[in-house]
Amino acid sequence: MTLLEVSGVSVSFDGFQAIDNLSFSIGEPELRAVIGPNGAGKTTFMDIVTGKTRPDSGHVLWGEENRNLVGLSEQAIARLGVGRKFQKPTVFEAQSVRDNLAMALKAPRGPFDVLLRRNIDEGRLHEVAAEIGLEDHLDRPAGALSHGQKQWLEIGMLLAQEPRLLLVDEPAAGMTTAEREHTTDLLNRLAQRHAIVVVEHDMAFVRRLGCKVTVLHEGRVLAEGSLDHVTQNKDVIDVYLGR
Ligand SMILES: Nc1ncnc2c1ncn2[C@@H]1O[C@H](COP(=O)(O)OP(=O)(O)OP(=O)(O)O)[C@@H](O)[C@H]1O
Repeated sequence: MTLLEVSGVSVSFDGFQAIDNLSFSIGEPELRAVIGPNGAGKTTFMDIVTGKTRPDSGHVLWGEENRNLVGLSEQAIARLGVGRKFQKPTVFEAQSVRDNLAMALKAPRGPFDVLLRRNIDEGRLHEVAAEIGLEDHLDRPAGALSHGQKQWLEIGMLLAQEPRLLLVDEPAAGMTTAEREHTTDLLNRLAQRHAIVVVEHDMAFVRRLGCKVTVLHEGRVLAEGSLDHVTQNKDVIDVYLGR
């Protein structure tokens, strides 16, 4: 099923066309990598889907009812099930892994519930911790985790919100080889149940993801298909790979 359909979307900033009649769709479940040179519009694309930037024209259709997300607030879009992970992890360093996850869990709870350890869905918390491989680190302060573990914790905090679509910005940046492998495994596992869009510059990482790739250039889709397919495309070589 198509979960998200971006259709004929354009946006310009002070006359500069950052996104130009872009169409893109992703199914549920699906894992998709989005690549492209600096300034291709990858971040702007995510800003539009999450409601941070309003496009000048076009539609962003969501879910079974094809609801148009354009014009909805960032909070409303997040509530519908769109989660976004920025490149830099933003976990609460002084809090334990457990408390970071507890704060993120989707439930009617206030901060005092977390402080007093009340009304926490322990089963779900452990499920998320196991999913991201941090079950043995629940009592450590998040600040003591490695860079890769912090990234996984943040992915866990997104999962705790039960999103249907996850937008993940450069997950491999700054990771060790072992952490990258763990991350590809994690994303592949999550993509069995979710729609996941990964923006990434690291081609070796994209190859390991083994998924369909969309190449953006000047705010448009330049090529789409397997990594082998797009990397043999002459236009892709000219604007991105061959430089
Ligand atoms: N708020 C803004 N105001 C003006 N120009 C903007 C704004 N946001 C993005 N742009 C411009 O739009 C173009 C697309 O930017 P965007 O950040 O989406 O590219 P990107 O593909 O994410 O690049 P990178 O790989 O470097 O992160 C760039 O030329 C950028 O300078």
